[in-house]
Amino acid sequence: MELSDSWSAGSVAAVLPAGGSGERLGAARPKQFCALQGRPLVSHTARALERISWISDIIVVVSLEHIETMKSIIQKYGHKRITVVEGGVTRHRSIFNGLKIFAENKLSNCPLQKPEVVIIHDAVRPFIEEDILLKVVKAAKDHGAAGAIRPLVSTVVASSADGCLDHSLERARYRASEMPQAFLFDIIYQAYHQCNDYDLDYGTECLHLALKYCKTKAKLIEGSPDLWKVTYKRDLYAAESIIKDNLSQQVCVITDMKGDDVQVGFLLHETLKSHIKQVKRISVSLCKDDNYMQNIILGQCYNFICMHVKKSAFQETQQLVDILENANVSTLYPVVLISVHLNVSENASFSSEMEDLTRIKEFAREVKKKNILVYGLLIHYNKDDPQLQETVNSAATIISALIKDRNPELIGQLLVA
Ligand SMILES: Nc1ccn([C@@H]2O[C@H](COP(=O)(O)OP(=O)(O)OP(=O)(O)O)[C@@H](O)[C@H]2O)c(=O)n1
Ligand SMILES: O=P(O)(O)OC[C@@H](O)[C@@H](O)[C@@H](O)CO
Repeated sequence: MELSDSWSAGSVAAVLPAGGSGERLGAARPKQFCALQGRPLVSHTARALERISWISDIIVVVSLEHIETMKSIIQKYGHKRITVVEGGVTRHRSIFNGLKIFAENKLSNCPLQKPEVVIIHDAVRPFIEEDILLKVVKAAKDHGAAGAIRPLVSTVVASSADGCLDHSLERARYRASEMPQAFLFDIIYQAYHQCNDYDLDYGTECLHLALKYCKTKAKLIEGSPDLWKVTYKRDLYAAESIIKDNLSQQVCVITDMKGDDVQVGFLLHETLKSHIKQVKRISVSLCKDDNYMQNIILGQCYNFICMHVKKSAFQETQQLVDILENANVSTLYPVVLISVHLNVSENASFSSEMEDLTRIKEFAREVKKKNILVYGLLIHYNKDDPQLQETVNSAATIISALIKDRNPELIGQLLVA
């Protein structure tokens, strides 16, 4: 779906309510500040919206006690176009506070331009894509309001005073109201202004406010399964797994194999293709080309395999760490870097090399500070070994597991294929 060119820059803004306490999740901090792959949940959602160029401003609404927390998140992860606003005691009151910053900007001498359309999206719904945002915004321009919906999983029932079934709703006729939602700014702002306290304190549905107070019937847009809200602990585990899965889709094999090692490098590259969706192979010399690496990195690659010609040296791995650090790859997500050492067993200095390799623990500890997870893998093989493919299969299985698991507790370990 193409973005309509009738949209002037700045005509769409977003409000992310993030002022709740996350009681149902039961963590030590509100769920929007719980970490997924080392970064707060709210940062993942904010990042998803920042990727949308036609959203001019993003208002994150947090409780007074978490304003500084949110500002440090913005600073640490380099968020742009975000303004922090103090929330209210209920979600509706938080959203209303978020909207006020546009309407009363003269009072708050805030330079934010009042948008034509405002997106409202819970900060605890991190899996948001441009397509559904485009759909709800376009529908809001036409209908005044729009919201994403999903099929109900459970049937809705009503209980009578004695706690028994009074009646059940025909599930096929109903939908679950999800996020994102979008509104012509003036409509939702007027609705909140006319809202009574009961609605502000007990309501859960912005679309209902537009209908009740502005006679605006929101357009309902079928959304994808990814629009769910992190509410309970299981949702946080699910979100973490989805993010890890998304990060594990590609790997870049950096190799300058010479002589006998070329065969193993090629076999490993081919075998990895049955484990990981995209396997790129680049030479060490190309790796030193900043522009080339920028493209690799901009291709959202967060997994690297450094294959060593010098059995125990970490030079190539250290070079790669420097390149990744300069490119700020690991700011948003941990990068997995697997240092692969090929060891032909008849090598006379095997024991001294093994001693060298144990330095990987200290090396990995240092590099972890840069959000790069380093693991070691020793591929032990004989040049003419008929079992070579089996050894390479084992290496590919270990590499795939390390990439999928991204476990910071295993950094610096030296595994053997
Ligand atoms: N006073 C409030 C309450 C909720 N929210 C936000 O509204 C979104 C959806 O609300 P919900 O999932 O209910 O969050 P909590 O209220 O934090 O959860 P709980 O009801 O379990 O405490 C969340 O991003 C939450 O931070 C808000 O901005 N201000
Ligand atoms: O009710 P809660 O505060 O848990 O979450 C808010 C949800 O109700 C809301 O995000 C959607 O149902 C759409 O309105």
